[in-house]
Parts: sequence; structure tokens; C-alpha cells
Amino acid sequence: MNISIVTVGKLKEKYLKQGIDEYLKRLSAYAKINIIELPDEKAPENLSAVEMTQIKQKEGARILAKISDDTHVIALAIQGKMKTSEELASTLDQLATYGKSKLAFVIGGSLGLSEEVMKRANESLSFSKMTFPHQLMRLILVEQVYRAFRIVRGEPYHK
Ligand SMILES: C[S@@+](CC[C@H](N)C(=O)[O-])C[C@H]1O[C@@H](n2cnc3c(N)ncnc32)[C@H](O)[C@@H]1O
Repeated sequence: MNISIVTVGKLKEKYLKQGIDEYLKRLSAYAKINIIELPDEKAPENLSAVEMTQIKQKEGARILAKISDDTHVIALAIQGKMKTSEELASTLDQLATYGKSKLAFVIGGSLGLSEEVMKRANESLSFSKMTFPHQLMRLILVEQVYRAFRIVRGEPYHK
């Protein structure tokens, strides 16, 4: 399976980078993972709602340009659907069963994801009702994707 993680904003924190690199290394046994990091749109203070939407749309268009039509898209959003790790594993398993070899997870920047990205997404995924910074979200996501593959393969993983 080819998995892209399309993410807005740079990964700056060294401690998170180390964690992400470790899970990407482990994941390489199960899938081809491609991280597509897009720059954050600069959003000055005191923007009107309309201006904010325009900036989000611009960011969204850059995200969508990186995703091919035949890709199954999972948008990460606080208001998305919550799943257990087993359910995420089952999603990956089902996609593989139905011959969907391209999957993209999308992580927004500080403004969140535009309506256009949410509409393009085949599903949305919430990791809790709490807000995580995008860099930490990337680490949590790669760990959960790794966990999902271990579950699919019936391989041991600490609970
Ligand atoms: C700092 S958050 C953006 C916060 C923004 N105000 C919003 O409401 O989306 C950056 C990105 O991380 C992801 N994210 C943060 N917390 C999340 C959660 N609990 N579940 C799923 N995704 C989350 C989302 O993709 C979000 O766009």
C-alpha cells in the first residue's frame, strides 16, 4: 500500500522528528510512506472570517493538488469520526482487500482544513476532542498506522 501523509506546517521539534523517523522505519516493512509537507499560509492577526476562509481555501487547494483522484483520503479533524485502533486496522485491511492501494492522511495547519478538503475526504478521523499541534499529530498518526498494520498482520504489539 502507498500511504501519503499530506501535512501543513514544518516539523521543527527534534524530539518529535526522532519519534516519527523511528515509526517510519518500522512502517517501511508494511507500506510505502511518503510525507508531503506543505508550508503554512501566513495568517496575520485580526483577519476577518472571509479572509480566513480565503487563506484556508488557498491552503486546501495546495493540499488537493497533491492528491490523485484514485486516492482514498482520510482527513484528520477534531470533529471527525473516532475509531479504535482495531477499527483503523480494519479500514486499512478493507482498502487493501478492495484493491485501493493509495491512501492519504491529511493533517491541517494552525487554521485547520478547508471545507473543500473535508468534502474531498472519503472519511474524517478524530483522535479525540482535544486539539493537538500538527507536529505531535503526525507522530501520533504514524504510531497508530504502525499499530494498525501490526493488528492486521496479527503480530504482537504491546497493548
Ligand atoms: C493545531 S490543529 C488545528 C486547529 C484548528 N483550529 C482546527 O480547529 O482544526 C492542526 C491539525 O491537526 C489535526 N488535529 C489536531 N487535533 C486533532 C484531533 N484531536 N483529532 C484529529 N486531528 C487533529 C487536524 O488535522 C488539524 O487541522
